[in-house]
Amino acid sequence: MTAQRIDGNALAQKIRTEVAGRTAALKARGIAPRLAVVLVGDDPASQVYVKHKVNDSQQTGLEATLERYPASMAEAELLARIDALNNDPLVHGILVQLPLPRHMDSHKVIEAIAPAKDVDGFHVASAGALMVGQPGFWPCTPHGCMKMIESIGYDLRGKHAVVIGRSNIVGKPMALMLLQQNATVTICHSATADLKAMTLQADVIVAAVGKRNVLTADMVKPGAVVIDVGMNRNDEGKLCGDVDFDGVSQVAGWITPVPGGVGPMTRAMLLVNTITAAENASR
Ligand SMILES: NC(=O)C1=CN([C@@H]2O[C@H](COP(=O)(O)OP(=O)(O)OC[C@H]3O[C@@H](n4cnc5c(N)ncnc54)[C@H](OP(=O)(O)O)[C@@H]3O)[C@@H](O)[C@H]2O)C=CC1
Ligand SMILES: Nc1nc(=O)c2c([nH]1)NC[C@@H]1CN(c3ccc(C(=O)N[C@@H](CCC(=O)O)C(=O)O)cc3)C=[N+]21
Repeated sequence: MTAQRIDGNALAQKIRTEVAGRTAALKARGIAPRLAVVLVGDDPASQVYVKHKVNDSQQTGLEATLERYPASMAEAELLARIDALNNDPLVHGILVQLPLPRHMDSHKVIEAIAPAKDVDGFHVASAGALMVGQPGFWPCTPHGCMKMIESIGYDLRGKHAVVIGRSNIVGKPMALMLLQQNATVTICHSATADLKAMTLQADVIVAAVGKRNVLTADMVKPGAVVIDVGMNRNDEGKLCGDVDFDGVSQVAGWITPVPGGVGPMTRAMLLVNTITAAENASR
């Protein structure tokens, strides 16, 4: 069997077109939806990601402002800046790029963002809302993964989904979203005793670890849906995921590539959250 690729670039483009329509509708009412992106320090990967996010926003007609601060910025200064953005009626979404410099407490910084502007979905209020099934912003990466599964017309009800990774921004919210769609969910992590025994039972596998070749062909049930969240570099410096793409493609039914899979979808869902925040504010 050769797995079908789920094209994240194509699906993200479709979502951006929808966002552009919603943005135009708000602009016609005199409201300019705006995302504020805050970057502290000079991590090279973060600079690339942030540039992508600002470009995507502008492509859909959303206003995006990038604020850059030196790594030496005091935490109190960042908190004050977030407070100002919270109180600025012209700003609808706030994204503080992670990781932050080590002298900052990222929990404290995220909790400073007003939940109504938390387009990353990282605030405890957003996490709590997802947990109990109330409206709120969903983290963009797992939400993008759900959209990819939805795009192939796959019904999760009664299926066994295995999530590898339990971070607050990917693994845990991913598990909750799959559960909400009536999948039976197993969460694996670094202390899981026999990962292969788990993944071999899975109809859907989401790999969100950050290590190459965490998932190989011998670990996958024929026909399974495989979603690769990982972002790693191989020995040649090329971007790759957590999944051995060539090997697993021989066994899986569906697979997402890296690059061109979950990454572009994460960015698209950020735009969806931002336009939703602006619509909510205009009601
Ligand atoms: N495409 C995109 O848009 C995005 C991609 N990413 C990428 O996704 C990956 C995961 O990100 P994130 O969740 O933030 O990472 P974290 O490092 O926060 O979490 C990684 C998780 O993987 C688990 N883990 C580590 N080693 C193993 C192992 N050998 N077997 C099973 N589980 C293991 C860890 O377990 P434990 O909890 O026990 O330590 C942890 O729960 C990274 O490559 C990141 O770059 C992240 C965000 C967005
Ligand atoms: N507050 C905050 N929110 C985030 O959402 C956030 C963050 N901090 N810190 C870092 C991680 C990582 N992340 C990615 C998003 C898109 C791609 C992406 O678009 N990747 C492209 C390739 C990009 C390239 O060429 O490097 C792809 O997979 O095709 C990657 C990684 C968001 N994150």
